[in-house]
Amino acid sequence: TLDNLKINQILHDTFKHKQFKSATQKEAVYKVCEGKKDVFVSMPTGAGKSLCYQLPAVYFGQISLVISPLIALMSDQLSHLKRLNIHACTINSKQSAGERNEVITDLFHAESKCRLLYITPEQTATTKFMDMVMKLHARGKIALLVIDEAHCVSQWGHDFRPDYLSIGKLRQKLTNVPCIALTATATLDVQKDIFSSLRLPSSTATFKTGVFRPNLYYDVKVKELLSDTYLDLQNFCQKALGMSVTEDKAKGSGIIYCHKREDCMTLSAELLKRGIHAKPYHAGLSNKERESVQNDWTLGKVPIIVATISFGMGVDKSNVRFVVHWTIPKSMAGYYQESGRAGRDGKVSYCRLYYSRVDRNSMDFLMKKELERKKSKSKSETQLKKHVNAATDNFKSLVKYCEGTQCRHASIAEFFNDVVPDCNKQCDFCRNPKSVE
Ligand SMILES: Nc1ncnc2c1ncn2[C@@H]1O[C@H](COP(=O)(O)OP(=O)(O)OP(=O)(O)O)[C@@H](O)[C@H]1O
Repeated sequence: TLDNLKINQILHDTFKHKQFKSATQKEAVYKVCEGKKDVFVSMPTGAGKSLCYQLPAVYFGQISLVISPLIALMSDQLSHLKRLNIHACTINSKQSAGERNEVITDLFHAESKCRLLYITPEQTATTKFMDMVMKLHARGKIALLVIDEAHCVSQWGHDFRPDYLSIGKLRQKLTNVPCIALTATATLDVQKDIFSSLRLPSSTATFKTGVFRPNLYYDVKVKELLSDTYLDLQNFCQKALGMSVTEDKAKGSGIIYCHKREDCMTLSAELLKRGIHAKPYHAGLSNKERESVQNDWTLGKVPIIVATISFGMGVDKSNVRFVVHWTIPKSMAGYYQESGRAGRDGKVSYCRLYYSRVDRNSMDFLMKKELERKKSKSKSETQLKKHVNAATDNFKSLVKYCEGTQCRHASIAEFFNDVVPDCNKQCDFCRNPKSVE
């Protein structure tokens, strides 16, 4: 039987939350704590998915194994848990042998306080790691298997990671250990792939909330129709950050995504020239420089970061007031995820995409070249075909979103096979249908 009191206590005392963020979050947490069934959670960015496995991990008092796609993402989670005094650790390829041995010794210790063990999917393919996990399992120490960012198992997803395919095997070996798979971006195709790849039975408890984020205002600006794109961007940033001529202090922060490094530099310089503090972030900077820019942005010292998409995975800043895409991204699913970094605190925030057919054509060209390259490396013809079709469809949906003449929120919902919402004029089309050509 479930110990409701204990669950509430952990929510308040350990996680410092007054209540659950939503009914779905609460139901998912309770179902996972029951420990009987596999669970699938699909909730949009910022809905509080992490709590759905972190609270149960504390509740179980054993080790929960968490598979997460990126070391950077794990580090953020680990420092967050550390602040809450929850003992969590990681085994990954970047560690020294000494560090790793320390972690392993602790895991086998009778008094081990480790509640969450974060690993990358590559680990599950190594015999050494698997042997260790099986030993822990034989001692009954593993309470839960968590698969974060589960859409990475799918060729249909925008973030396919071949290593995720080996998780199915791990799962089969962990007999009687329940599994929870979480994602923010699951179309029906992706969901099907997650279920089959992770071998989730049809009895899996599914918790899904729609993709509609009522506090996000979406719009598209056609670059060719603007007389001065920089001025348009300047006005947009000032408005979204509540800046006026007399009061230039920004309220909250913003992210501007560019495809190219040069654009990151140009745009941040243009904004600076216009009195708006912005810093570039891209792969051409040293690790130290990137870290310092990210820190300044996180602490609110610099309100705007102008970045390539290498920035953002795992960013948990609640007061991001806008996300701009200066160039069209590769996919609808990717756009939804990136723009969704706005407004995690539930307050009105803005997502703008600057569209141009020239950008569209060059992105189309780049994607075709990338797919050609994959073709020459690929072993399986059918897998490749699936991947190419998925990537092409995903991009086409985004072009349709930009060029389309319907509610932006409806386009997003349709892409994710979700119920079409009434966006309550939270997009340029619904606010003024005539202005959208
Ligand atoms: N019950 C709650 N009450 C208040 N805040 C909460 C609650 N649950 C989670 N949060 C906060 O909501 C924010 C988003 O949570 P989380 O990072 O888990 O989102 P997510 O759904 O995993 O998003 P992403 O798709 O980006 O990973 C975090 O700052 C978290 O601390």
